Amino acid sequence: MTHMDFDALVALLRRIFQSNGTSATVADILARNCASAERDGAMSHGLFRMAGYVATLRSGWVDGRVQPRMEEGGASFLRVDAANGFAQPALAAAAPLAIEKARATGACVIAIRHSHHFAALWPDVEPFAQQGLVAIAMVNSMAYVAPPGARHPVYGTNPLAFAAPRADGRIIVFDQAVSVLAHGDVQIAARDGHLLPPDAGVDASGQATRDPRAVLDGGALLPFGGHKGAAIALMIEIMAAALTGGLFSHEVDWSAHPGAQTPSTGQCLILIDPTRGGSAAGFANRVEQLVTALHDAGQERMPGDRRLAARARALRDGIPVSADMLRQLEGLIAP
Ligand SMILES: NC(=O)C1=CN([C@@H]2O[C@H](COP(=O)(O)OP(=O)(O)OC[C@H]3O[C@@H](n4cnc5c(N)ncnc54)[C@H](OP(=O)(O)O)[C@@H]3O)[C@@H](O)[C@H]2O)C=CC1
Ligand SMILES: O=C(O)C1=NCCCC1
Repeated sequence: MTHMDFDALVALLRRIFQSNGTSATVADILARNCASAERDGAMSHGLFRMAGYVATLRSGWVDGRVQPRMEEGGASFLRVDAANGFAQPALAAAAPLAIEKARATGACVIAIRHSHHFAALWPDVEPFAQQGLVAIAMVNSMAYVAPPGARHPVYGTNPLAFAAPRADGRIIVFDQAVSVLAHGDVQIAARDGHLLPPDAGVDASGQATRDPRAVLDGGALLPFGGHKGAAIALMIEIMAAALTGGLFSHEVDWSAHPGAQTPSTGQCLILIDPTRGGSAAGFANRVEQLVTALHDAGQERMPGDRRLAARARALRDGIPVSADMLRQLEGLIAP
């Protein structure tokens, strides 16, 4: 096991992306995103994903050089055609104008379509909260999740992330898949020989199983909270696909692109300027009062605490990378 400095890890990942055909800008955005996930302990969307990024690039399914196209959608609306590129560069291109619109009008919807999102969502929302805005992000993917009663999966694992400013410049963030666990964690469980939690998935015949391979081989993941999680998955399909102009998770067809691992789907972000609300005490102070009430009631861990603790550890000690992972990463650099 080595411990890598964040910048050194970013440089290695940047090299992998660029040697596999992305522009320098896209390589930098994706490398920072992926290294941040590993640094913050989001293993299902950190270095584990690099082989998939490369497979998707090499299959020709995603365009790593394309420029996202911004379309005026109205005073509080910004449409972005990611043009079959990655989602993060599309969001990076849209963010300055979206922030301007949110401040000018109170809110802004960012509707990104035809985009590939392979990553964790908290990096998509954190920067907005750090600039004083409330941000909600919704992303659909491919059909991995079967709602109660369905015979086959229809929804993606459809993550939902939320970020809001707290007092003293801090923020509160949660970021969660709609499935009991992310598909990436099922793949990691299969790789490492671990069982899934109960109620996480079903096998190809619809029987409950804790075997990750049975879920991956024709089975399905289940939404958290039964029909309640399924309703959130439904909302995310509608917001990330129907609203943006993207594909529904069940419509994705990459049969012409063997090896591709991300879908060309959509993502929707909603930015809100909380100073427009009605709180006399100030929004961030009210959020702080709620967090204090939760702590006083006995909730010790808030969403984001584990991630921030992992980040602090990594900044102090470096990011742990196994010798095997380092070999794999070096093997992904195209000649
Ligand atoms: N791009 C895509 O299509 C997809 C991406 N993903 C990504 O996968 C990642 C993992 O998702 P998922 O497995 O659902 O995430 P987790 O279940 O690990 O965590 C979900 C949220 O709950 C918080 N949390 C976890 N445990 C507790 C606890 N005991 N008390 C309080 N808060 C807690 C986490 O904070 P903390 O981070 O601090 O642990 C996090 O904000 C996400 O980043 C998601 O965006 C998932 C599906 C698809
Ligand atoms: O882990 C997941 O679930 C996913 N992550 C990236 C894209 C597809 C689904």
